[in-house]
Amino acid sequence: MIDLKDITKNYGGKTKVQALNGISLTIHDGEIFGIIGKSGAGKSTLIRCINMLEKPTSGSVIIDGDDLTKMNEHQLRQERKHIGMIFQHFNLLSSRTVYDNIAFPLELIGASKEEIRSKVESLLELVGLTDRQYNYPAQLSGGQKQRVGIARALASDPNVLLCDEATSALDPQTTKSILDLLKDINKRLNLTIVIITHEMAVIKAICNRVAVIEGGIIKESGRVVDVFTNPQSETMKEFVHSVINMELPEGIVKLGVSDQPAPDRCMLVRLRFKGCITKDPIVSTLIRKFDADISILYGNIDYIQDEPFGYLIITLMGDMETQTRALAYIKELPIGSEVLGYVPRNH
Ligand SMILES: Nc1ncnc2c1ncn2[C@@H]1O[C@H](COP(=O)(O)OP(=O)(O)OP(=O)(O)O)[C@@H](O)[C@H]1O
Repeated sequence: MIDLKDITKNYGGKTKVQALNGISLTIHDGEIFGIIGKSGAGKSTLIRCINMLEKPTSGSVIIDGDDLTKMNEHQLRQERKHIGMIFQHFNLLSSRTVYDNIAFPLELIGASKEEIRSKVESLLELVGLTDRQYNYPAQLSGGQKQRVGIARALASDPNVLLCDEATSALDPQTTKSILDLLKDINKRLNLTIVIITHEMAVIKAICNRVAVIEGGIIKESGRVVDVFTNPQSETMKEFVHSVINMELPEGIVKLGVSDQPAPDRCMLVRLRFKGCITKDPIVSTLIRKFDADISILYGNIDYIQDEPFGYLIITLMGDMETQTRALAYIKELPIGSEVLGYVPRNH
């Protein structure tokens, strides 16, 4: 378990920069945890504090019960063997082959030639690069370079893998294949993975939980599916809306949406579902219970880590009292809902 307690980080110089301003986070064993934020939010500083490449100004970094901020350089070097890291620009050694890049950390700890061969061969197979082992980095695509980076990071059998914008330099298809690989090794090796990114699509694709950082402060954190269906902070809303279109579809806008109820209008409501509730017959229950006609104007169901979530935009018809009673019933349900306005009854 990684426990970050009240981490602050100031960069010196004439104009002092407070990059982290009291960060507390717990990351559980075996989970894929995403940290998202805009440029300058403090993401890189935070992830580099986890393996103490950056020393926090104050606070503690506790991994499996050991406080890294209290360790000397020798102890830190030992500890870092259990923490692998991959980078946006791969950081490979250009004069070494794929094989020798992966072997490098093993050479540093004095592993025997045989140990190195057996480990590197199994890592080459894991990342699908056996046929590229004699190539140099310049002969590889971006995705292949990142696979080498991943294999090298796994060479010392870490418990934790830190990913610093690991897919930001890759095209969407290559990004997907690298994210699939990370998901696969997370499951196979029960590896804890911490990812920093500015792309919500990366979070949606593989993370179990997410924290959003802004100005060196965690604004919100939670399970990805909860955050997607009910973001609280403005920053998280902005990120969620970058991958889920929350604008009213044009066809609905054209109906003429008013913010005032009226006898000749019906209520426009957005329902937000997640998990197995998506299978419940909510709409038919509403119709039966309130004898209120309901039309579905828009619907969308998506999946995060095999968990369904979705949105439905409906109109509640009937007289104004029926609409109000039906809304009160919806509010009691374990789903999110919001009134978007009122549209003409004859839509
Ligand atoms: N070595 C440094 N010296 C001084 N200021 C720094 C240093 N590194 C980062 N900063 C400042 O700290 C703040 C956080 O930077 P950081 O690189 O952690 O943000 P980030 O979220 O990773 O941004 P990006 O996505 O652009 O890489 C920024 O204001 C940055 O200018």
